[in-house]
Amino acid sequence: MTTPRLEIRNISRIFEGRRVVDDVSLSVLPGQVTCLLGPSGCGKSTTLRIIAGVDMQDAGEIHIDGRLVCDTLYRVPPERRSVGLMFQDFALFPHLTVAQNVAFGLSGSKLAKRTRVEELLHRVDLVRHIDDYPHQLSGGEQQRVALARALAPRPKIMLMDEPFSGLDNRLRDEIRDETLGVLKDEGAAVLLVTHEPDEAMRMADEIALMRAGRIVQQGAPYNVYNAPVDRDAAAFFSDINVIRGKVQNFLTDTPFGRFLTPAMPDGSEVDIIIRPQHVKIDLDRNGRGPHPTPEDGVPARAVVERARFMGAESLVEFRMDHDGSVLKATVPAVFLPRSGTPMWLMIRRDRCFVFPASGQERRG
Ligand SMILES: Nc1ncnc2c1ncn2[C@@H]1O[C@H](COP(=O)(O)OP(=O)(O)OP(=O)(O)O)[C@@H](O)[C@H]1O
Repeated sequence: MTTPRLEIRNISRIFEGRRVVDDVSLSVLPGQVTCLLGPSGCGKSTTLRIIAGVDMQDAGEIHIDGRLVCDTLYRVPPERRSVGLMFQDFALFPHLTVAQNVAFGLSGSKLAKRTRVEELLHRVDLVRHIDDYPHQLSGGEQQRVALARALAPRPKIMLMDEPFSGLDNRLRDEIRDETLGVLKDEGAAVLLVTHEPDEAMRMADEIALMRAGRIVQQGAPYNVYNAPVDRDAAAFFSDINVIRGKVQNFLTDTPFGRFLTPAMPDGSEVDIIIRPQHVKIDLDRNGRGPHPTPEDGVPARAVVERARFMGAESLVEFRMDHDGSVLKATVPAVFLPRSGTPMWLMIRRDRCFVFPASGQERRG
C-alpha cells in the first residue's frame, strides 16, 4: 500500500471554547489533489494553517511520508515540513523580478537555481516575462508566477487556500486547468481549500466535504455528487427538490409513484430528493400525460410558474397540482414555456436520494 504523502489524524482546534476543527482525519497520496470543500467558516482554513505549521492543533497528529511532524508535544517548524503554500492574497514581492520571485525559496548554485526557475516558467508559459516585475503582469500571470514560486523548492505537499478566487470568471477556468496540469507534472500531494463545489469537481481526485468543523463525507467527486450522505450534502452541489412522504409497510407513496424505503420505520417521514436536471418534462395531451415507466415512475401534473434561460440550460419552475409546492427542472437547451402551461413531470428513480425527513422544509 502506498504511504500517504500527508496524513492528519484526529485534528481538533478550539477557539474561545468552540471546536472549529473537530476530529478531522484525512490523507493525501503523492500526485493526488484533495479538495477540502465546505461553506464559509466551517474550519477549512484553520485545518490548512495547522498543516502548514502556522497554527497549532489542540489534539491530533500530522504525518508527512509516514513520519510524525506534529502532535501536541512535538513540532517540526513550518520551514522544515516541505510544504508549499498558495493563498489568494499571497502577493509576489513587488521589488523583485519574476525570476527573483520564483528563485526566492531556492538554495544551491546560481546555475541550478536558474535552471529550475526557467523550467518552471516554461511550465507556466511565462519565460518571456522572466525579467519583468509583478506590476507588469496581469492578475492571471501573477497567479502563475505565485504557483511557480510555491513549487520551485519541490515541496512534497502543496496547500492552496482559495487560490483562484481573486481571478475573474473567464480567466479562472483556464488558470485552474493549467494549474492542475503543472501540479500533476510536479507530483506533489495537493490539499486545496475551496467553498465552490464547481472548483472542487473540476480539480479534485478526492473531495472531503466539511461542515461545522467535521468531515461529513469523503470520496471521488462522482461518488460525493451521486451518493450524498445526507440532504445538506446533496444541496451543497446543486439546487434540490424535496418530496416528502410517510413510510407505510416499508414503502412510501408519492405523487410520482411508490418508493421502497425498507430501512425506515413505519409512520416516519422521508425526504425524496431529486436534482433539477433529473426531472423529466412532458407535454399535457388533453389532460393526459405520459405512461408510467419503471425508470421514471408515475407522472405528476404541474403548471409552469416561470421559465428562465440561464445560458447553458433553461430553468423551469413548476407549481405541482397535488399540493401546490414548487418543483424545479433544468433542460440543457432553450426551453421557455409560458407561465400557466400545464405539463407532466417524472423523476428519474435511479437519481433519487432517500433520507429521513429533516426538520426544515425546503420546498417552494
Ligand atoms: N484566531 C482565531 N480566533 C478565534 N476564532 C477563529 C480564529 N481563526 C478562525 N476562527 C473562527 O473559526 C471558524 C473557522 O474559520 P476558518 O477560517 O477555518 O473557516 P473557513 O471554512 O476557512 O472559512 P472561509 O471560507 O470563510 O475562510 C470561524 O468561525 C472563525 O471565525
